[in-house]
Amino acid sequence: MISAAIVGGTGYTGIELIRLLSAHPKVSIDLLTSRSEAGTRADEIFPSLRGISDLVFSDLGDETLYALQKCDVVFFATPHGVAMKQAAALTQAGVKVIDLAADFRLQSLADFEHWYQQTHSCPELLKTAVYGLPELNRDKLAEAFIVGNPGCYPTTAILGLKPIIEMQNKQAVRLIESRIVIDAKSGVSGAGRQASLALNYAETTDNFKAYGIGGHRHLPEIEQGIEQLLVSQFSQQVRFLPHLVPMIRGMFSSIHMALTEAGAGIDWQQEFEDSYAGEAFIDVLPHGVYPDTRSVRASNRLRIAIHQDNERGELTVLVVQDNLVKGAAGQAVQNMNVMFAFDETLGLNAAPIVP
Ligand SMILES: NC(=O)C1=CN([C@@H]2O[C@H](COP(=O)(O)OP(=O)(O)OC[C@H]3O[C@@H](n4cnc5c(N)ncnc54)[C@H](OP(=O)(O)O)[C@@H]3O)[C@@H](O)[C@H]2O)C=CC1
Ligand SMILES: CC(=O)N[C@@H](CCC(=O)OP(=O)(O)O)C(=O)O
Repeated sequence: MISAAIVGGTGYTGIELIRLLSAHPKVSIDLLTSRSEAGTRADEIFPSLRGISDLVFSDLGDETLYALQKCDVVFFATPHGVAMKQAAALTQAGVKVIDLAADFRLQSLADFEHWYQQTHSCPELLKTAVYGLPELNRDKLAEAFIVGNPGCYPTTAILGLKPIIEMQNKQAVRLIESRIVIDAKSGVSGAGRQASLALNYAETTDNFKAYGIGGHRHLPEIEQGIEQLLVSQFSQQVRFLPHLVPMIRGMFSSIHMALTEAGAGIDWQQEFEDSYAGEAFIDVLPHGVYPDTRSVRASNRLRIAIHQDNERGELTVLVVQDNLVKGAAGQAVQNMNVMFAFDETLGLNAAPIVP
């Protein structure tokens, strides 16, 4: 058994981590923190945890910081800028750190400081941090001490594009035109549990809105993912349009591309099926089956559908995931499994919840 702590146990990704790790056969959750609920039992705040966890939230005082250093792994389910303040002390004490926020996602310090509007407190650690997308970085994750868990939108975008970019590299010829349009929709839990006017019931229910069109902080993360995949000279330009939909969990990203003549010669359905054949959490749907968010609710699975129209020269990739699971806490547990050489699917095999 390994000993785990969750910093930020009262947020939506924190409670999701508690749910998943409580069912994990090789993990004991030994410490939960919350500044606002310190001293309160977790199952008093979340009755869903009655009979599952009797832990009491700790504050983030010196005693807790010392106790974190005794754990094997610490998850930060906190806002951007929290994990970077603790990461050096923890890794020096031999503790592995998985940050669900953005402190360790972007390799470029300038990009981090521009998009997150704060100074990075340990830029030297960015070089050793690994971007936590197992389907991309499995080997590096096995050696990692600091993992930057991806943002929810970039997970759908990068995994929806990976087979295409890789095929383009392999053939060394342009298969899609340079412009890629990612039209993405997220459930409201994607914005976290903090109360705000924009997220209250009357604002989000029976409503549908775009946001971040002029620039969203997930754009550089998506571009970085594509850059990491690109070994050919064919650069890609991304247009990313996020939307908020009136549902609690779930994310649906539609990725639109124009095929070149060479690209139209490829059977993309087959290509995606072959590319993801060995991946436990990626399901390429049969031709003609469209994905819906319910088919992944509360699960770590990401489902992908391909629509290829050679007459119009169009390729559309539809990707669904649960933003709180494959988009956050489930992916963090998958990363932990890789980092500790456990079976990658441990604790993550539950079927999605329908309805
Ligand atoms: N929601 C989602 O779908 C996704 C979220 N993420 C990222 O994961 C992280 C957590 O998200 P989410 O759970 O939604 O957020 P929430 O706002 O729901 O929860 C944040 C948690 O962090 C704690 N916290 C807040 N400020 C601090 C601080 N300064 N120091 C220590 N603890 C703090 C809060 O408790 P308290 O204030 O009591 O200490 C709370 O437990 C964020 O960085 C988010 O961007 C990533 C992918 C998807
Ligand atoms: C619906 C909604 O508001 N979603 C969040 C993204 C959630 C997430 O993954 O973001 P982080 O990069 O903050 O970890 C947003 O667009 O800001």
